[in-house]
Amino acid sequence: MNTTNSIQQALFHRFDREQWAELRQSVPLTLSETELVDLQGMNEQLSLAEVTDIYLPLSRLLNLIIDAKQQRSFVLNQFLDHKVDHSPYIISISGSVAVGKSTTARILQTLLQRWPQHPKVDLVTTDGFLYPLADLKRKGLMKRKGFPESYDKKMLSQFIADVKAGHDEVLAPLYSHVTYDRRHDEHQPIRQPDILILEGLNVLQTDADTLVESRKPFVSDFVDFSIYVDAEESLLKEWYMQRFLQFRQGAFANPKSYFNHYSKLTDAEANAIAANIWDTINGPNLKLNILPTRERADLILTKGANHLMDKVLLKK
Ligand SMILES: Nc1ncnc2c1ncn2[C@@H]1O[C@H](COP(=O)(O)OP(=O)(O)OP(=O)(O)O)[C@@H](O)[C@H]1O
Ligand SMILES: CC(C)(CO)[C@@H](O)C(=O)NCCC(=O)O
Repeated sequence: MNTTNSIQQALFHRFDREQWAELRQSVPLTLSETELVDLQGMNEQLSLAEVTDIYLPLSRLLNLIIDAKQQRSFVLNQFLDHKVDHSPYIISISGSVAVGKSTTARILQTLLQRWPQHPKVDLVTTDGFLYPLADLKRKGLMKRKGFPESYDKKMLSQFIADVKAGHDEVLAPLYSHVTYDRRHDEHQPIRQPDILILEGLNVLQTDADTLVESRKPFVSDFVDFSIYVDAEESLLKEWYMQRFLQFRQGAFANPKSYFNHYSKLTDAEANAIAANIWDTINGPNLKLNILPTRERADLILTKGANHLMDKVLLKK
């Protein structure tokens, strides 16, 4: 057995797809027509089997865990004899570029808000916390987008601390995949949700490299449950390249797109560019900064070909 396997065996319960699907138990299979349309609108390739086998058991597990947390708050209220501030339950989702973090996050948002105990579920991506394009250019980080140094970590930890503190309204910055830059015209207001899902490749990272005296709380200090979406690098590169080709016909064709010049490429040229971006940016970032954080997660979802989940690891 290799080291990764033995570490995983020590830390996690392991389920194959069939074993995990059985844990759905009493969660109703039937989603309303609107919920189904919502889910499929997110991604037409998403199969109903994936929702029922993988995401419904996960939604059941999270509901039980959140319920326990809400009971703990109730006990604390009684003990302290006053109401503690409304503090949202925070779920993080991390993993490589193109693994499907935002798709997973949106499926979970839809499923979790069906439970009466936590109807308001907000979703924030850490893309908005990338430094604005002008700053990245000035700092020479244009080929390091997605690396730890390309994010405003101070802004991100302040944001998550303010949400956790139960502030009435906290503003999240938004990112545009069209202009490849932070949006200067609009923010996302977060107003005391029951659950906040925070999605991004950096959410399990720590500041361990900095001097001990200057270490600040990390995002993970505020997170109640963390999920890592995993897949072999060969699949990730393939999904990244497929999406790049789709963008070329969609977002890149927009004259405002930072990558408008890509829309005129032939398939072969586009494939070569996408492969190069993977090999020089997203692949190295995965190996250096993302994969090493995997075993910190409470749950690891592993995908095989066609985005089908084939293994689930749940922290003991
Ligand atoms: N469950 C799924 N079934 C089928 N296709 C999927 C699934 N999840 C994601 N995809 C496809 O994989 C690609 C990447 O998905 P997504 O944009 O969700 O990834 P991401 O991890 O959020 O990426 P990034 O870090 O670049 O924002 C997209 O083309 C998406 O359509
Ligand atoms: C915005 C990030 C960093 C993360 O979602 C990523 O999609 C990205 O832009 N990476 C840089 C290289 C690339 O264009 O894929």
